[in-house]
Amino acid sequence: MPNIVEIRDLHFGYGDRPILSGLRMDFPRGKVIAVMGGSGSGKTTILRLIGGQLRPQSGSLTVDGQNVPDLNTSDLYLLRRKMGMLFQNGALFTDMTVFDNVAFPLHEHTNLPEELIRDLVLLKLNAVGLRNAARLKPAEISGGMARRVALARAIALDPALIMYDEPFAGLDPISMGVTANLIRKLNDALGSTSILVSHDVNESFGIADYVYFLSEGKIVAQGTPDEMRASQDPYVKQFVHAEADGPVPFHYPGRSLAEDVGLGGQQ
Ligand SMILES: Nc1ncnc2c1ncn2[C@@H]1O[C@H](COP(=O)(O)OP(=O)(O)OP(=O)(O)O)[C@@H](O)[C@H]1O
Repeated sequence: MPNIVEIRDLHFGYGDRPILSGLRMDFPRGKVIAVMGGSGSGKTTILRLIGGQLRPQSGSLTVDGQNVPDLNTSDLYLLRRKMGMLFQNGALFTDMTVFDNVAFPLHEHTNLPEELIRDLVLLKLNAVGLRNAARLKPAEISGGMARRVALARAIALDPALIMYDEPFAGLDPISMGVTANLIRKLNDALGSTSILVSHDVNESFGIADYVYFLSEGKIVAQGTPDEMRASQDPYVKQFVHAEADGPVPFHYPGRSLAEDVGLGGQQ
């Protein structure tokens, strides 16, 4: 099957508040796919549905051919071993060394001998350029370095699918570029598939093969980064060119200013 993840006609809401409606997405193996959209558009929710932390109200969502909403707890646990996840802000365990943070999933999910775990951790840390920081605690490294340690931890089990939730948030421009290049390099070196949730247009377009734009729970545009740059779709244009007003209004919906200051009229 060419797609590691396939989403078909998926509907999801929190309680009776709809968040995603009629979603259809493909995530082909070996690719880096960016999921972009404004705050609250449902990007993180998609990652949580793929990881099986949430269940859709209807529709299908397959990972490696298995329909995630149908899986029982033990099958879900096995499937999650194939997934690496870099959470928003990539929090590390602060009381553990860099080494132990990366070793954590290997201890949790495997019975490998300690010497092999040591070598694997050092290889992963080497891949992110931090082998010599193995003995440091998170408080002793910079924010950009911490993000790279979180990256090494996310790929510790050589996942077939790696999900990144806002991996560039809060980083300086240099660390952002380093992180973006690493995401691409690690994806290609591991032969995995990466899903990148971000609202950073430059960094995401720089490494993604394909981009989905989400707005109010629906895919409003999709294509290669070049196609998205050339798109005349008003929503994509607003997003790509960071325009303050457009289909996504600057003003929170409600009464017009004229009404509020007693001049009447409609917004
Ligand atoms: N546990 C929850 N219970 C109820 N509503 C929630 C819950 N988690 C998220 N939401 C709502 O669902 C919507 C989509 O949230 P989601 O986190 O998927 O958006 P997002 O696109 O990832 O946004 P951001 O870029 O700000 O992280 C938001 O309006 C949010 O308030």
